[in-house]
Amino acid sequence: MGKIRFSSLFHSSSSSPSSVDSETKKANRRSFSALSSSLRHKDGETNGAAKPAKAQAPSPAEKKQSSTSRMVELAKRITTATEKLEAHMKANNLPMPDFDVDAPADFPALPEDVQKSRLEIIHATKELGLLAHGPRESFLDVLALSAINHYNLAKLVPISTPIPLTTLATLTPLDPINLARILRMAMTNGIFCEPSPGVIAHTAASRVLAEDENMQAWIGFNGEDIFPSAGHVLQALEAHPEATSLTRSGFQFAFGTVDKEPMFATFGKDPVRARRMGRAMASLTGGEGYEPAFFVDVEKGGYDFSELDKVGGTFVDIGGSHGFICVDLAERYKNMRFVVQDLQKTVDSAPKPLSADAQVAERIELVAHDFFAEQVTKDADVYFFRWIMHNYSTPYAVRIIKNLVPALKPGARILINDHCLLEPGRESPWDERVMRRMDVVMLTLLNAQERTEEEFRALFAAASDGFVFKGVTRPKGCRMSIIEAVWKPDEVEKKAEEVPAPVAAAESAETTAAPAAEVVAEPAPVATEKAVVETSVEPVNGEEAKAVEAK
Ligand SMILES: C[S@@+](CC[C@H](N)C(=O)[O-])C[C@H]1O[C@@H](n2cnc3c(N)ncnc32)[C@H](O)[C@@H]1O
Repeated sequence: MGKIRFSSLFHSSSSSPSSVDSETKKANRRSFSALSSSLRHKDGETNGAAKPAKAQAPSPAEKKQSSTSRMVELAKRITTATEKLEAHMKANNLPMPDFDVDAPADFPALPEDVQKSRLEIIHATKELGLLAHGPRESFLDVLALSAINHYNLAKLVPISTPIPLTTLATLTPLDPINLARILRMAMTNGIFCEPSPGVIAHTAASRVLAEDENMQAWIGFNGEDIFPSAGHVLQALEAHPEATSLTRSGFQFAFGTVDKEPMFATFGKDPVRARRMGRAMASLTGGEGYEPAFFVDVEKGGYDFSELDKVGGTFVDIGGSHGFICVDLAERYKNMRFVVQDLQKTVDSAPKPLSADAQVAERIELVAHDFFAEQVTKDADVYFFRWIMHNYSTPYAVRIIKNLVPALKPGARILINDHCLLEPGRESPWDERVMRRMDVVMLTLLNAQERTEEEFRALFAAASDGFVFKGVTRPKGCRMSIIEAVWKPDEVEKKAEEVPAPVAAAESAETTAAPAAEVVAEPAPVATEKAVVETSVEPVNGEEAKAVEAK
């Protein structure tokens, strides 16, 4: 299957956007009359040069004078409209809407004024929701957004001067009708506005899109990598219902690489796409609720290493990128030693030294190590995985943990820093949505997953009887949890009595593990801007495949 490009949705030819000439644009025009009349009107008004538009919304000065904020005004309107709707339903013995399974699927026919109230609730709650989320979280509706991003429309619209649609169209390869359709769809999510007919202006959300490169990358990754892959997940599941293989996910079905290479290898051949993914991940996981401080700072609920520090213990960060977690820890704990392990390419691209503070830098060793090989740092006190396990289905995750065993001394701790899914409904609705979305994105791209506590417990149990699963902690305000197990081979029998064995699924998954050839590296660092840009992506090759297979 060929690579899907959004340009192909807009052009019948395969020309690059810049090569589409005005003849092609004309050929693409359809019923243009309504738009062109409004544009003619606008052009007549402005002589082609945009005057600052008169926005429908109040001016900043008017806003300051107003004693009631837009949010409160919306909330009041929602209350009034909801009360009116409820009064009508009660007066007519109609059931109020409910999430219950027996609740009616549709609203009954409503009198015009009550229907108006219902629509008011729908629109006002949406607007209030967008305001409450803020511009950065307003990026929904993939197609319009992808097109805006792909054609750099946010950068083409001047930040503080509205621009006529006709002028904007000349700066793009897009037909003005299609340009208007895309923009007007995005406007329903608060991205751009049309302060007067045919004139486009920025909103706070479109401005973010113009100015935030990580956000641009996130939208590009979503629209041009995740979206096409999501469209093929059902095909992937039909063909391979176990959904564990790195080369049989929706991604491979979308991009014609089934049984050929994992996503990371595909990106490895395309540095622009790899960089976009690295930045996109930074945009996602560099935000609120994901700060490293939630792991390193005890006051924020982070892990307390003070006892280990007293004895100069060793902490190994596996897949640790450029070692930013270890640098943070080394600044806090002055006696501990640190080993950061990652792929050779990532190690090579790390800054040297890792910290300007010599006392910190001299205690951190950065080494190349493949976590699909046996652990090389023996007898450390802590082995740490951050944003690693969720990239792998159970067979791979179990293998990564198993590879630690030969290196472990009794009492060694394994810490995993990842999402840990709660039962449905126990997160705030937004957090639940973010985490479950990440879970299905993992399925879409990698046949991987976010996990529950039981699923983490099962990973350790499947890897070895010698692990005692200690549990999960989650700092307040953080979306990531700290999952802990301790290596206590002498307690195997005791543990067998205490812990029920939820291992069957993991074990059977392991026996159906996809070919080892698929186990390769993925794009790196997500935490620091610099690291993200230097993301390394390892293409799989025959030698690596054989090496992994032999493990
Ligand atoms: C999602 S990033 C997480 C980086 C870091 N732990 C963090 O919290 O931001 C995954 C990291 O694992 C590394 N990696 C991927 N495959 C690996 C392998 N087989 N062995 C060791 N490191 C690997 C990548 O280079 C990358 O740095």
